[in-house]
Amino acid sequence: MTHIKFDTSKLKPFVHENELAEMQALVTACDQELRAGTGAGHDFRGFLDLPQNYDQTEFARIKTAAQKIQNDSEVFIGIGIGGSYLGARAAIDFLSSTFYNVKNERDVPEVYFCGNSISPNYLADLLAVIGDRDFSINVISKSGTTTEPSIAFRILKAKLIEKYGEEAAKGRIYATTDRAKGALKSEADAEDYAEFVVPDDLGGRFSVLSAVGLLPIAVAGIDLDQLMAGAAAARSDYQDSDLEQNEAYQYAALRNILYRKGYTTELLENYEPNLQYFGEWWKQLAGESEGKDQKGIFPASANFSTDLHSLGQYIQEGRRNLMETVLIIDQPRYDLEIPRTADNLDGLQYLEGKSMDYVNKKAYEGVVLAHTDGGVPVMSVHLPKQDAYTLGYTIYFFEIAIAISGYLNGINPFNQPGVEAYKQNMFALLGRPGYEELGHELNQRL
Ligand SMILES: O=P(O)(O)OC[C@H]1O[C@](O)(CO)[C@@H](O)[C@@H]1O
Repeated sequence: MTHIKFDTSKLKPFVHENELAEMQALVTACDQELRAGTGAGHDFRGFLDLPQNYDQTEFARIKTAAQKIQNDSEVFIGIGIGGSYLGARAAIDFLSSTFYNVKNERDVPEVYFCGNSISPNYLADLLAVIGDRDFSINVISKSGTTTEPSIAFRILKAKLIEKYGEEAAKGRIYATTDRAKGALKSEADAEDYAEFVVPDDLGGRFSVLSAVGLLPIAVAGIDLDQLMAGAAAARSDYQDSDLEQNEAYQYAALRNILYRKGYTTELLENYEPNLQYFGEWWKQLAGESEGKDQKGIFPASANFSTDLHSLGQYIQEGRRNLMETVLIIDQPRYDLEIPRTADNLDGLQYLEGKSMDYVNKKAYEGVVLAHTDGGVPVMSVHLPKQDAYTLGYTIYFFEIAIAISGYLNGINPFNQPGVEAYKQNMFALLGRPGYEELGHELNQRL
């Protein structure tokens, strides 16, 4: 019995029964490549065993640092971009109050993220939110040289120094970076910041269960042991390459079957606003892993029922290249009853006494049938609860599925060469030393 359930019951009009079985040989080969390390990008398979083999000493240091931050800071800032913040943001949103940063009664700091854009507005607004309150920062960059977080780090470090002075500021800077190299590593060593390691064998988008995600997640008061236990359970549940047993592999195979039939965009959907950032995390995981060699499923996300009133028309009747994967929380954190009224002015009498979750689930069922009838294949992933164990389990489900999916489509799921193109141009246009020739060429084209 797996902890989460992958439901393919509505795929019948789109996938013939034999098609999944026909994928078995390929899935078995991809599974062997992944586990034996004979596939492309094999140096970055650390996520496979991470829930079992993580560094216990580092894990304990993360918890201790989180406690210190909880005790001495009203505000905590995670600085990072892509895989260096999306997992933490997704986890904190998934597991916390929808309004965790504006709760009046709180025993953990407010948590914000920056360094994920180059917007001066965003950073100026964040500085105003911090105001003169006590704060700490966690700068997270595997390479240690990414422009967006580097700029944000400079600005926030200056604010720390202004408030606490050079020496005390250092005690409020937590650096998560490469074990040995990069500008951030050199600075952290020189300035004696508390340091945490991004393991060598993890790409950013697979790093949420390392210090990258775990320090911010722990600061937000989330139970790391439960998170890792859930991921470890998934690791043991998704060992078997048999498609009848392994639902993560089923998901990987089915989305590839559908992709080959022309369903080239996958929407990851939810019915709980707290899961919006899980969709953002998944988009990087899937997009950066699979969009290569002029192919790959385009990952998009939608939040329901909200987006049914914006994207719903397109999904129902627009271009037929969409497939959907719905994350559905079987038991929400809270439920509310729809109140009774003496009159029936709003016409809602037929819902009186029913729970909001009941209505939410009926919306889900209605949407699945409508979209299926409209020609959109829908898969669902049922999560029993919105807790840390389930989140850890679900993270692992998608990580291993996307890795296998990449191999099924014949690409290296663990590199991201295409991200460099914009960076090179930006450096050249900014006049970074060494980029003079390219800068000249680009400026002529502008
Ligand atoms: O942690 P870093 O090295 O700053 O990189 C952040 C993000 O940027 C990318 O390297 C792409 O540029 C992603 O893969 C990564 O998640």
